[in-house]
Order: sequence, then C-alpha cells, then structure tokens
Amino acid sequence: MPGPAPFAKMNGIGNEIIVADMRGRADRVSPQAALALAADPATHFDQIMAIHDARTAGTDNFIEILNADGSSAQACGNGTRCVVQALAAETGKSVFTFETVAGILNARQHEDGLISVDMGKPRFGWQDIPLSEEFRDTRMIELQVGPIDAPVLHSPSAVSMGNPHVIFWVDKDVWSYELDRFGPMLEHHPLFPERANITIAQVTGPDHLTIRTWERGAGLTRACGSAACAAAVAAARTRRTGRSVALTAPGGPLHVEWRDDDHVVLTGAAEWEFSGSFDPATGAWQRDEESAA
Ligand SMILES: N[C@H](CCC[C@H](N)C(=O)O)C(=O)O
Repeated sequence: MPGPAPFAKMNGIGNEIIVADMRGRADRVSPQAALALAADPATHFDQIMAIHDARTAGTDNFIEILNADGSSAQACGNGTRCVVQALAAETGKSVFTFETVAGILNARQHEDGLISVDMGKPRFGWQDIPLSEEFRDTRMIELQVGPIDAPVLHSPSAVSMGNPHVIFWVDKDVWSYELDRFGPMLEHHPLFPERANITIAQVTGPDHLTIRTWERGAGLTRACGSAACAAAVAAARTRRTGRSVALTAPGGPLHVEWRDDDHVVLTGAAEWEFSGSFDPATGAWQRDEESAA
C-alpha cells in the first residue's frame, strides 16, 4: 500500500480547494476520501485537485478533479490557479501545461502573483453542454423558476466550459435570489443529463458582472472560475458586455478574456492556508506540524 499523500488546503478567491500531491504513485483519490474530507469542517472543500504524473509528452502533470460529493468534474478554473501557485512555489517555474479529462490547458503565474489559466474554447451546441432537448440557440433556453406568469428566474444562457453551465440574467441584486433553494432543483433538472452548474448574473457596469454560483456536486460556493468564464462568454454572446469582462464573485474579483482565437482566459488570485498529509483511500488526514493554523 502506498503511504499518505501530501496535500495543501488552499482557496481561489474563496473557492475551497484541496491540492493533493499524487505524483509518483499509481493510486487515485477515492470518492470515499473526498466525502470524508468534505464532511470535516477543517478540510471542507469544494474541489480536490489531484496532481498526478504526466500521461502525455509535453504536459507537466495530469490533474484529476473531484467535487465535494465525490463526483468528478472536467474543469475547475479556481482550483487550477491553486495548483499553479503550489507548483510554482515548489519548482520556481511560472508556466505550466496540464492535462485533464477535458483536454490540455496552459497556465501561468504573473509577476504580481496573479495567475491566468487558459480554459480552452467554450461550446454552445445543445448536445455539447449537454441538454436533453434540442435548442438551436443556447443564448437563451426555455427554463424557468417560479410562477408561470411571473417567473423569478427564466431564459438562461447555456455554455460548456468542458463542464455544463447555465446562467440566469437578473436585474436585481444577486443576493436577493434564493439560490440555495433553487440551486439543487436546477442542478438536477431533467434538462441536464449530466447535471449543471447554476449561476445568476447581473450586469453591474460596462463590462462588469456580479455573479453567484450553485456548483454541481458542491453547492453554494464563494466563487467558481469556470462559471465566471461561462458567464462572461454568455454575456458577450448576448451583447451584454464586450469580450474582456471583470467579475465580482462572493469571494472576490476575477477577470475573463474571451480571446479572438476563441480561447477563454481566467485570471485571479490563489491563497495557501495549511498543509498536511492524507490517506487517498479513506480521507484520514493530519496537519503538518510546521503548517500555519
Ligand atoms: N470551482 C470550479 C468548478 C467546479 C465545477 C464542478 N462543480 C462541476 O462542474 O462539477 C471552478 O473554479 O471552475
């Protein structure tokens, strides 16, 4: 049996992330370990980013992403920034190429410490998101919450950033909507065969959005990077903003640029909290002695 694996508890503007160092070993973080770590308030997380040895030439590492409910995710922008910060501190490198189940992505740490992740190209086809019904135009799909004649939320945009997202556009303050109540129902709506990440977004300035997200497999989070990308792309697609968008999530600021080559680049901060080691099979863990409180 391989021994315990090192981990760092980090966050990407409040998106709670565990970066697990699974390099040099063949086992994987089990869904049971994820559930155990998520249930402990000291290690509660939204995503685990498990760093594995590279599988493909030209990449630095393979990254596996687990949600708090033990399910896997194809993309995690905020978590990827945490991985970059951890590996940059260890290696002194600032440019990385990672492989995930959704493909290859590039990331870099800037001089000021902020980190940019190229999240790849968005997809808009209903089968790509995926939706269970044909919608020819996913800038606005038919879905509503509340009374038929006076819906509270309606007509969201749908986008795949490798993972499924819907964005409801709202006129009032994003905190005035009961996302904790609508989120679970929308995440599991039959329109989304692979479930979905649910974001409410308000245009709060020229090229500025304020967002809140209910994450698939994790619930309400203080930030979701791929949702920020999906919201910015959907805003540009519906002419609500241009292609370079500043966003405010509950946990802080993010910037998204939808480049002319169709790639979406997410920029923001990452923060280390403490380090420890854990058993990838069970989730039993302990804090490193010298680690900060
Ligand atoms: N927090 C992540 C996204 C997690 C996505 C996950 N909830 C899913 O698609 O299952 C981010 O920063 O992009």
